[in-house]
Amino acid sequence: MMRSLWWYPWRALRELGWWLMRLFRLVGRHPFRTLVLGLVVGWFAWGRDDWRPMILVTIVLLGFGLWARLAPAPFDRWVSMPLFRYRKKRFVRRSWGRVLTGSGLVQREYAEQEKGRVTVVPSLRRLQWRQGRLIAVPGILFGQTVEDYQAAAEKIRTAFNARRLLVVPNANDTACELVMLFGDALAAPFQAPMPELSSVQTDKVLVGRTEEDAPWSLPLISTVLAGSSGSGKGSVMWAIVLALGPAVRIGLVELLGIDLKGGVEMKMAPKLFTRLATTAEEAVQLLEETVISMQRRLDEMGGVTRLHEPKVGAPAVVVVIDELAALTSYITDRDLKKRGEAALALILTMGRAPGFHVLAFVQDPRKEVLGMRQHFKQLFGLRLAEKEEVAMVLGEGAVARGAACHKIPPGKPGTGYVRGENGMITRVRAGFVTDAMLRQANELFRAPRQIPIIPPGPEVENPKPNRRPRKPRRKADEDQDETPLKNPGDCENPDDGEHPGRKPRRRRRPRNTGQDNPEESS
Ligand SMILES: Nc1ncnc2c1ncn2[C@@H]1O[C@H](COP(=O)(O)OP(=O)(O)OP(=O)(O)O)[C@@H](O)[C@H]1O
Repeated sequence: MMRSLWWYPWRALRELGWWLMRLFRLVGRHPFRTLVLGLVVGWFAWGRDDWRPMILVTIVLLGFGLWARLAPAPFDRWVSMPLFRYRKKRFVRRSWGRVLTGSGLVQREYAEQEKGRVTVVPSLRRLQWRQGRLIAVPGILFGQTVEDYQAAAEKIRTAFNARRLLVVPNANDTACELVMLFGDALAAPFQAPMPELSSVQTDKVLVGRTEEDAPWSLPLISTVLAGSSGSGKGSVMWAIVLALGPAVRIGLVELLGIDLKGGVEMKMAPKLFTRLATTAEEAVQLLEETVISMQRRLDEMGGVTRLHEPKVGAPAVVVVIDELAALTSYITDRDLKKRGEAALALILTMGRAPGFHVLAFVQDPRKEVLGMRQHFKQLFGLRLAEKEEVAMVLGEGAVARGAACHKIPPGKPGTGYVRGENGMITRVRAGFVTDAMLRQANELFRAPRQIPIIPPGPEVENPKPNRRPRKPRRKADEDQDETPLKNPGDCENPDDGEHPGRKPRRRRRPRNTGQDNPEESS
């Protein structure tokens, strides 16, 4: 390949820049030592040569070093990142053949010219940085599929020293991009912002950040979030609830809470919830009453609209369930459990159009717990114990597409992978919500109404139907009733005389025509 004359000095300059950048970082870490060293070297240079250049170099080094130390973000943006990207790109280009050979993606083919078999390495069709990700497009060989690259993804990721590698197929699934991510924008925890009263969100809620350091907004649709104990489910729940706070305050969103751990979590900010259930009986009643409200709204929508727009008086309803398993698996009363599951399934399947959504949190993602996973529109996995659990939550193939919930370290609570309706997997981290923020939110975003869950009263045995008050009986009727029946056969309907608890039907007094009665006629 012919290179322009400028290419060599340009490359040399970038290499020099790389080493200087490392030197600046070192100086930034030890500024005092650098100063002393510079002065000592300058002192030795005194009298022999001109010492001024040494002082100048020391000042420049210290200047850049202190910049790297005191303002790391701008230093990274203007100095480190461009040099890092250049170095990484060069490394991937140079080691492409070796890495693909080691990952088993090369082929042995017969070549006429060589009079024998040769090793063919997939070409590197394109290599570029896009939005902080290094994207490599391999030329897939005959006989290979995108799945071969997905299977080798972990080997390629390790060889290129990337933090994450996604194999993104094209629309026809005939080619793919290897998307590599380096560094971690989600490494450090951050606090969720306290929303402004005016930032009313009803369709999407700002919950945290994505791994590209972009804001992460969760669409307000039925979502299940699974994570081991201590993975940060509580903070994700509060980040969502907090973001909905301004809409709750003005009655555009209604939160219905189910916290079967005695309400220990949700009672941190109970005023945000219009209704709060803390026992299994209350939870089932709440769900069943929600189904009735949902069906009423569906009736109102009939022939008018197909998608409900939240408004005051007809808000979007979000049922927040902390520990779904307590509702779907651990209830011992089978009848209650069935009723709860049926109501929940109805909300999940019919709730989207009338604006009824479920946010369910679960610790144990076994099948029986997440039996209704397919009804949830959005799936979210925090730290999970095993690879199999990731598949249970995010679906088959999620791990191959980069969802590594089982690799999230315990030191990064609130971090997880979300699978949207389009199947895209995104790594995200929720902002941390402190107890002080919850106390503040409890007063600031108080729901306009709080409706207690009143259990139905005890059933009355053999309730008497409302009867009209009896009319006072006429004397003539009483006389007639007293007329004894000769035998049951005297009834017009023989049953009438035998039906227990029912009075014999009143016999009509035969008309005295004087003709029908043979005795009289004779
Ligand atoms: N987004 C976050 N950033 C930083 N720290 C967090 C975050 N979320 C949670 N934590 C910390 O992690 C710990 C566990 O969080 P949390 O209680 O929310 O987990 P959990 O999954 O709800 O646990 P459990 O299921 O046992 O209740 C807490 O001490 C909390 O301070």
